[in-house]
Amino acid sequence: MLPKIDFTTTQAFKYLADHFITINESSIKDLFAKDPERFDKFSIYLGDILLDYSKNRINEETMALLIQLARECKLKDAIEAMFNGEKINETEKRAVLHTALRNRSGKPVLTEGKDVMPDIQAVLERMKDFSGRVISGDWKGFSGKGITDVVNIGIGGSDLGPVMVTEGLKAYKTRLNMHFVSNVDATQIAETLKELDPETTLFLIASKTFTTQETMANANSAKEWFLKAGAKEADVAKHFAALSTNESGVSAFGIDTKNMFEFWDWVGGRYSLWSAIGLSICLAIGFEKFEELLTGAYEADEHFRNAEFEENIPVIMALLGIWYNNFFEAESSAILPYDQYLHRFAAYFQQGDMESNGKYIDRNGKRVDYETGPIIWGEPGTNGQHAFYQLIHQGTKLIPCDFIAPAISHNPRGNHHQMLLSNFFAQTEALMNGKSEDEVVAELEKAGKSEAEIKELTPFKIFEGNRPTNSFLIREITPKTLGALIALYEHKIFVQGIIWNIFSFDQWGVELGKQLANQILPELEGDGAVETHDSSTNGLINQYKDWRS
Ligand SMILES: O=P(O)(O)OC[C@H]1O[C@](O)(CO)[C@@H](O)[C@@H]1O
Repeated sequence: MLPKIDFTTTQAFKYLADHFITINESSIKDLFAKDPERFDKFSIYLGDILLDYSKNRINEETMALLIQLARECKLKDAIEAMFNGEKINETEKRAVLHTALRNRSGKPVLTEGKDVMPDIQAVLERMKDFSGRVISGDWKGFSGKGITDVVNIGIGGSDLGPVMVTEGLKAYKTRLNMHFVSNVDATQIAETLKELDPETTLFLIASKTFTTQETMANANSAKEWFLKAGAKEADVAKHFAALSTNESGVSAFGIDTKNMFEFWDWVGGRYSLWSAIGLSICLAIGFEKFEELLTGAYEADEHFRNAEFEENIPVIMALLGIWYNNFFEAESSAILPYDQYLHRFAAYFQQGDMESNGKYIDRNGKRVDYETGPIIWGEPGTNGQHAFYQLIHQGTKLIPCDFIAPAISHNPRGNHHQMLLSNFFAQTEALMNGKSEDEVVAELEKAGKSEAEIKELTPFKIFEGNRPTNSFLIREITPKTLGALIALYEHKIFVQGIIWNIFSFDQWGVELGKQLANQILPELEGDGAVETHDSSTNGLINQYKDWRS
């Protein structure tokens, strides 16, 4: 059982509310001027990952109080409850053990008295064997040709993780071409299939439940396309595999369960890339590299479980997020990777974070009277700079940002990487320091502007600064560092959920729309006018019916 404490009633929260007044009056720039040790004090290494969180609106007292908050909310007990396989996903009565999937310690992990490691190991062995055979060309399609293309059909957690990692680690690509189909909009599967040859294509149907409407519709369309190309039902076994917890659903679809890669109900969809859902990753980069990804995540797990809160990256990230969310009233948080390969990282954690912590009912079943999960968004630098950074620099909203960049590029070319990183360093510095009136005036004088022009332009060119950032500098994006980085973010989400006193591992909020869509689907058949909804929904449905005919 998780603790069920309202964090706004803790001593630490009260102290933080007072302390906020002082910090709100100071600037990060001044805090740096006062303390030459600031970078050393507020940065942490985990292997080849450096987190610099010194450019935040904090001092030592802030961090001490935030850590007191975590202690008062019994965070340590909650962490142990998760790693020990307790059923902390209480509304679904499930344990939360994605950490077991990457447990490299050789030690057992128990839930309900059963060690889950032998089953995990057995599936990993099968993933190794299968991916090895497909990559080597040993696995043949129905006409005797080897596989060239793999299509992962899944949505949400059964898509975003594999896409993000496959893209993130493209530098390690095997000979296989990877494709991902998630949207029920047929355009996506139609465009994907246009490029493919049924004789050399392998489909992975990735669905924890094997009931998800979008995935089932796409899987059926894929099968239809495959059979139309002259293949027989018996050939499906050579071209379709399932990644699921639902054996009967997989059989009913017509996939031989010997082509099923199993996982378990204690793996949350958005935490499942480490499970059989990662088969597309194994095919994309090879099993050895997939194991390195697991190892990186395992090292981050060990860090999270054992490091003191003061030196604990996910705990610090989470507490900083709470500081901005609940005291500065920041509504969103941006993730800005300065690495093109990580272009889906923010999208991945949009689900990871928002599906986990986008909740207004607390663990006591009561409506909260404080803010919970922020809006997560972001795009890779430097593209974001030319799109939305204006608002981050001079808008009225406070947007704490995470900058992420590798020191070593997989594609060294001229001085591209120096340019990229100079932008990363410059942005965090600019967001912190801003530009004062004196600096603006001096700059305009230097540019030869008249006094009148200087007066007119100055207000527009001032940057208040004092905008907080975290910087992750990573030696290189490798399977291991990426695995660790993902796990750090996962645990940040966990810590925030614990402190906000919400359940982070269910997702009831996505059900209502699904239910209604299922009710509306049959109403879209036939020509008769629909009158069962409000006037807006009826109006839209009936206009659709009118126009499509
Ligand atoms: O893997 P499944 O069962 O198809 O579910 C896909 C996704 O749908 C959700 O349940 C929410 O719509 C996610 O949590 C999940 O990742």
